[in-house]
Amino acid sequence: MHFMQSLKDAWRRNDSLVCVGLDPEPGRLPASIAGDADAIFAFCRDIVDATADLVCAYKPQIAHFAAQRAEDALERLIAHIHDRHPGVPVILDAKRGDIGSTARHYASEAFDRYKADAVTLNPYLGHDSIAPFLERADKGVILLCRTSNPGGKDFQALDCGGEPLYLRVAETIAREWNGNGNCALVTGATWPEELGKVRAVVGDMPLLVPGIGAQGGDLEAALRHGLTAAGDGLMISSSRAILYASGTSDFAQAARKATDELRQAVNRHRG
Ligand SMILES: O=C(O)c1cc(=O)[nH]c(=O)n1[C@@H]1O[C@H](COP(=O)(O)O)[C@@H](O)[C@H]1O
Repeated sequence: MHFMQSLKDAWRRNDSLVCVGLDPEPGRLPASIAGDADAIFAFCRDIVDATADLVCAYKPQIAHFAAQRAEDALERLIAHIHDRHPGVPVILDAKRGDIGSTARHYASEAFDRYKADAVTLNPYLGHDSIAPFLERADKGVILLCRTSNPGGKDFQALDCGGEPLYLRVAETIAREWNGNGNCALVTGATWPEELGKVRAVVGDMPLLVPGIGAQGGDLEAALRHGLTAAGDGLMISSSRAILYASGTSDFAQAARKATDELRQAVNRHRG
């Protein structure tokens, strides 16, 4: 199914705008699981199985797996989500971006190898670097626009003919790159007013919003500036605050509780 349709269905079915980020940190896995040969897979699988009715998407972050030589665990994790929790879209957080001939391999990596429903990308190399992803019309193409980190402003806020670069990025993607209706943007909750400016130029395009929880972003302000008239349009992403809500053997139940609390906090601000 088309990523955008899966996302809309999951927003509605689970009454949730929460995306759980799957960022396994080897030093933070609970002792009850850390010794297992397949600890990274088991940890993420248990988090997924405890939260799948509460989320609109999962977002595994590829470096957290690759740095541990756990790409195989990532493949199996995504297959597990598709098998056991069909209809919950998986966003591969890879932030790729390269010339077209290489980008084709990155697109194949995300969609054919890992079987992700969407991927995060860096638009800095321009349209031809993103074209191999855009042409996969059923897949989501989620482009960095106003990132959550402190250095996000170094380039993204630079004046670009009377407007900041990140807004030029948003306008160009909405107007010129979204012919297949498969684009979304990353706008951090740490910059809620900028998020609102992006919303004003992209209509109802979905926004992936990291930065709440561990990065201290303002959830209430992000929702005020980012919700669409229909009360959705956002993927509010949280990783560490959910994954490590408890450092012990009850980690999956604690993750469920943290996910549900975030879901309810978000829903209090929806129409
Ligand atoms: O594309 C992303 O997901 C992303 C974009 C951004 O601007 N900021 C950001 O933190 N992220 C990712 O979102 C996750 C944030 O994790 P927590 O701060 O633990 O919720 C990490 O996996 C980051 O790589």
